[in-house]
Parts: sequence; C-alpha cells; structure tokens
Amino acid sequence: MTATLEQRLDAFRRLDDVKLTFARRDWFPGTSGNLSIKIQDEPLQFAVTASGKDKTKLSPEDYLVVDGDSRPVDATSLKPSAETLIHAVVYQKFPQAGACFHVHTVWNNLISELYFGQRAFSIQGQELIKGLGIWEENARITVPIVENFADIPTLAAAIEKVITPEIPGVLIRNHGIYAWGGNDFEAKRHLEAFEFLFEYHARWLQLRQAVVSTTTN
Ligand SMILES: CSC[C@@H](O)[C@@H](O)C(=O)COP(=O)(O)O
Ligand SMILES: [Zn+2]
Repeated sequence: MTATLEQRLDAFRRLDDVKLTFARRDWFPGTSGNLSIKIQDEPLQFAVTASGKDKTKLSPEDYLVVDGDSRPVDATSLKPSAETLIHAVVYQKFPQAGACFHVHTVWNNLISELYFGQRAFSIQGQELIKGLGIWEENARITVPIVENFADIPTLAAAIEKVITPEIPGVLIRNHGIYAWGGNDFEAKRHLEAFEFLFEYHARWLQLRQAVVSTTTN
C-alpha cells in the first residue's frame, strides 16, 4: 500500500515547519542538510527533502516520497536528497523512529574535529541530556562519530554499524549530525539538545583555555 495524499501533505507541512525553524537558526548553510518524516512502515515510505534545494525557502518542489530503497514512490523530476540512504538506514534499524533530521553547524563540525582520531564524543552531568530522554542522575552520553566517506553507501554502512537505540544521533566528522526521534517533535528536541551540548562543550574548552593562559602568564 502506498501513502495517501493526506498523509503526504501532512508530512510535507510538518517538514515545512521544521525547515523554516532550522533555517532561522542558519542550520542549512549552502543548501546543506536534509530532513525526513516517516509516513508508513510496511512497506517503508518516508517524505524527504529534494536534493540541492535552498532550504531557507518554501517551494512546491521541496519534498518527495521514497521507499526503503531510497527510490521515489511516484514518477517525479525531483531527486531525493543525496543522503536519503542514511535516513532509510535509521528507519530500518529503528522501527520506532518517525523523523530524522540532518544539519551542518559550526558547533557539530567543531566537536567532531576536536575529537579527531576518536570514535565518539562524551559528556556528563548536563541538564540538557534529559532532552535526549535520558533521566538518570549525572548521566553520561557518548555520541558516536563516523568518518565522512564520500561514498554514501559506505557512509550509511558505517552509520548503521555504530548507532544504538540509547543515543538518537550520530556525528559525521567535519560534516554534520543526524538525529532522529519517534516523531518530528522528538527528533527536533533531540537535535536541539545535541546542538546545545556541542556548543556548550566547545565554548567551555575555549574559556578554560583562556583562563589557563591568563593564570599562567
Ligand atoms: C552542499 S553541502 C551538503 C551536501 O553535500 C550534503 O552533505 C547535504 O547535507 C545536503 O545534500 P542534499 O542532497 O541537498 O540533501
Ligand atoms: Zn550533509
């Protein structure tokens, strides 16, 4: 069975909302980033951003519906995001995921570079960890980092290997982050929590360095 027109329009409207919110934060520099919302599980179909569009704008050609093989469900001249396969991997590995968002920000790139040579970024004791749905006292999270393979099937396979149900996101070194959740609201909350933690940590390292140099000079 294929997604109904109503289901598609609902997914497109939700993607519009998320896209404009992220665009206001400058989270789509140079047409980067891609977004998807799952429409149905069996067979998998999801709405995804078309490739190479200016994601700060709305147009009737912003989204299309694809299947689990990243192929458009309908005849269309639109090309799905070049990274659609990564969204498909997330939905296939985590059937509970209902939305998946990808952004390139300075903070997520800096964190992946600061931990160059390491396969994860870890942080503990920050209130915003609760934004990821993790409520233990003094919780520590470890966000996996994969290398930025240019070949998307290789990149998607590397992501598939490291993602876990406990942490709803993965960093791609010097590229960006993918974050997901049960629906668009939750995926957005997760992405915002990750971005807060990345910015906080990068700024904290910077300030600590400044304090150390003033006290040792
Ligand atoms: C223009 S830089 C970004 C792209 O190479 C890619 O990483 C990206 O996020 C957007 O690709 P897209 O095909 O528009 O979904
Ligand atoms: Zn990207």
